[in-house]
Amino acid sequence: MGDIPVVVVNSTKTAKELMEDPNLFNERAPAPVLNDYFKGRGLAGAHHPNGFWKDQRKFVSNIIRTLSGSGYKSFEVKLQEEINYLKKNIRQKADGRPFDILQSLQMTAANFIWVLTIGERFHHNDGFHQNVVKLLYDSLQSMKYVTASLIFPSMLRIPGNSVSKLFSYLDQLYVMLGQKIKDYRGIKPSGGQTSEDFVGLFMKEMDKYKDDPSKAPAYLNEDNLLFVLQDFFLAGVDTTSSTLYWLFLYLARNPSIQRKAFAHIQSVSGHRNSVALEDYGKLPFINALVMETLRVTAMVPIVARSNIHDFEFRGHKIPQGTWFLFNFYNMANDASTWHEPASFIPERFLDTEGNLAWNENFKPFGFGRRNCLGESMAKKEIFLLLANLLKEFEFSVEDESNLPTVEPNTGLMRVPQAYRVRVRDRSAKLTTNGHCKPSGLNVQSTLPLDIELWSSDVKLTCKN
Ligand code: HEM
Repeated sequence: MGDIPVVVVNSTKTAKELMEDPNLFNERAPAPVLNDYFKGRGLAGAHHPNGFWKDQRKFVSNIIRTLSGSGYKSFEVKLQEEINYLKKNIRQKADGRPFDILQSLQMTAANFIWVLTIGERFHHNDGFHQNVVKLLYDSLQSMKYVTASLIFPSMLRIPGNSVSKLFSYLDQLYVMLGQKIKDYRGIKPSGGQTSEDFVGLFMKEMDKYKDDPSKAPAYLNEDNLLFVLQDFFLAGVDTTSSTLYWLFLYLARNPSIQRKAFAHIQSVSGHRNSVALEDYGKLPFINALVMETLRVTAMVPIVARSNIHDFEFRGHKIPQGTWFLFNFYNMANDASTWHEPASFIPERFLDTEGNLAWNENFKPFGFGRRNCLGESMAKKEIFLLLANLLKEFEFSVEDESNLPTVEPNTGLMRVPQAYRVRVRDRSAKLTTNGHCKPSGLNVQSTLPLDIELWSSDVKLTCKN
């Protein structure tokens, strides 16, 4: 492409063979214009010449593991707080009418990152929070065209080109995050060095070198912290919210799968008001649903990496700095590997006993040492949100005779085209006079409106 040598890798077998040398593909595809901007700072842009990316990755992964681990209850409590807020928000927005759930999911996914980074969540109407989400959206939109500019650098001379737009959005995000860190230091004890969130732990580590900053590892400074935070938001918000947006689309289109998911959730948590992270391993069907959604949609269709030295592969000499495009779409939808790849079949990720069955051809979070750093956290967040929303609501399509499409909008990611769902509050009970009452009220002769009785053409005007 242009004057860049490119290899497209279509099969997991070849990808695995290439990854046998664990150090060969630790580099992102070379893009001088991006490298000049990031200067190796942050996570996704960190690169080999700086040498510190491995230490930084270890440091960051340890913090994420600590914060989202089973021993760290306050993280889960805050995620549940956000999910409770989302439920309220959906109840208000749905109000018996079909609506588009995407914006609420984006706000929630951004709050998950705020909870991780500064231990706080924001009201969905908060102007600052909304601006951050908008900037993320704009950045990802402009990234769509960045690859073309990297291949044909003459495009960079066009005023207002996608790369200069992207840098301007990232600059704004940097300033906003910087302001938040300043505020954060002002309100947290010990100037923000807490053990409760990512920023606190990062600052604690920085503080160890305050007497002699020259001894600090190269990644331990506030400038790099802001780039790391930027990466959490850029890599973690739209991926999580789009996965959930796909999930609700597939579930609304497939009521029997949704019923099965609900039955599983109730079998584990029927006696409680919510699903907890400790239920994660007890609900393989919910995990299979998430995996099948990631597979069938191939949301991140291509990942670009590069070889850090010349090497020979199957008789071909490959020069250092070649772009390797790992075609995840093909790996996840190849008919020689997957039975009926276009069909949505969560059971393909379960064994005969109903336990989760890993499939080695399934790599939605990437490969090797530069795989997704947020994988385990993303899986937990998606699980918690999905299971709790399905426990509370039933999602159905707006018009059964005209199902919303599963054809994606394709850019950097494959995301659903906008759609609307009807949402039924499962806790609504139908009284004999046809009015709805919230559950928990001791109303005589109340008929629970359960799945079997529900019909999409029953019009309820519930004012719970
Ligand atoms: C469903 C959700 C997600 C999906 C499908 C996803 C997928 C991916 C993929 C395919 C990559 C490239 C991996 C490679 O090159 O092999 C990646 C990288 C990355 N992801 Fe995720 N991701 C998700 C959520 C998250 C979240 C929630 C975070 C942060 C909290 C995150 C942080 C990152 C970072 C920092 C990288 C760059 C890692 C590096 O270059 O060392 N991701 N992700």
